[in-house]
Amino acid sequence: MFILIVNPLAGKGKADRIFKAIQKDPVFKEKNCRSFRTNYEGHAEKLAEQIAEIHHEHLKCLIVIGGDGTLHEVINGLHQYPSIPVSIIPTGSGNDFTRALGIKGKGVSLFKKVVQNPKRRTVNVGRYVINKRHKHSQHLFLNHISLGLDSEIVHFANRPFYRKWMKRLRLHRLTYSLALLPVLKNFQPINLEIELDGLVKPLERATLVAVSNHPYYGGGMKIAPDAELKDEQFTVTVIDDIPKWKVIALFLTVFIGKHTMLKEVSVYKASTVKVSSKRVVPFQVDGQSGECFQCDLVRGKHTRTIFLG
Ligand SMILES: Nc1ncnc2c1ncn2[C@@H]1O[C@H](COP(=O)(O)OP(=O)(O)OP(=O)(O)O)[C@@H](O)[C@H]1O
Repeated sequence: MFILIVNPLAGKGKADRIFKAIQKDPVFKEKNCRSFRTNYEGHAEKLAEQIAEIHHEHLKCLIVIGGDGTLHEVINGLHQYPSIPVSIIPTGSGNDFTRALGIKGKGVSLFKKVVQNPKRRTVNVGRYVINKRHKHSQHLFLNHISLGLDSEIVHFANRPFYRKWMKRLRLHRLTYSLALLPVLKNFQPINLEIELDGLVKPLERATLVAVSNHPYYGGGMKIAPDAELKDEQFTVTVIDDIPKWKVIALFLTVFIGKHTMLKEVSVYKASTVKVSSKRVVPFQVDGQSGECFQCDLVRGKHTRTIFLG
């Protein structure tokens, strides 16, 4: 049995259109597929947990029709069932995880490959705990966690009013890029401390700390060009003590991954990372924003099987 979780709003409704086409294809019935639609933020996590509890013995793969945010929720819902394979038919606005996996197909043809003749790939996922909570409140992430400027951009860009106007002006592809200027204008560098495999580094004027599982970010920018999904270590990108005008230059070079040549950018590898701040700061994980004063991250020893087309 294959079960699909559909976020009908992903990609401004693209997920819904693609799901309807998939549902009409004879393979959907032939392969005994069932589907559930998400109704609210966080619903995909609950659905995945319930589906796994009930169907784990017969479930061949849980397929997401949506973007990275929905996949993030599904992976977390399957926390207790790491052997259940997952797949994604990318229909979000960023789709960075799919890009990192090298999935080329899309829509109905990708769905058919996934259920008829999938290639399998095992990837390392990151684990994180916010604000020193108990180990049981550990979550998983597939793409990146970052603190600083970009989390403020994600927070700004996710506001319904801004999103509505970007869509109305047909600028939704530039949602994040255009949010840079207003956010940068008011941005204050952050005093942070990072700990990389036990080695402490104070950062007095940090603009960004990004902890990555793979290179792609924000719809194709290469924030961590050397990161690989099979790595046992995170790639940690730090931007510290940089003038605001240079952030704009950096933003242009990050599309080709050349920002790492700037002297204000440092890149590290580590399998355990702790980022802490004396004040509450915004963070983003797989494109969803939040606030924290500490984030503890561990890589390795938690893998997922992904069905590729
Ligand atoms: N029915 C719903 N109503 C409101 N929010 C939803 C609903 N279903 C899912 N969500 C939320 O929408 C968020 C974004 O979804 P998703 O990532 O799939 O699409 P996207 O933002 O278009 O794509 P990407 O993350 O690739 O940019 C998810 O984090 C999820 O919590």
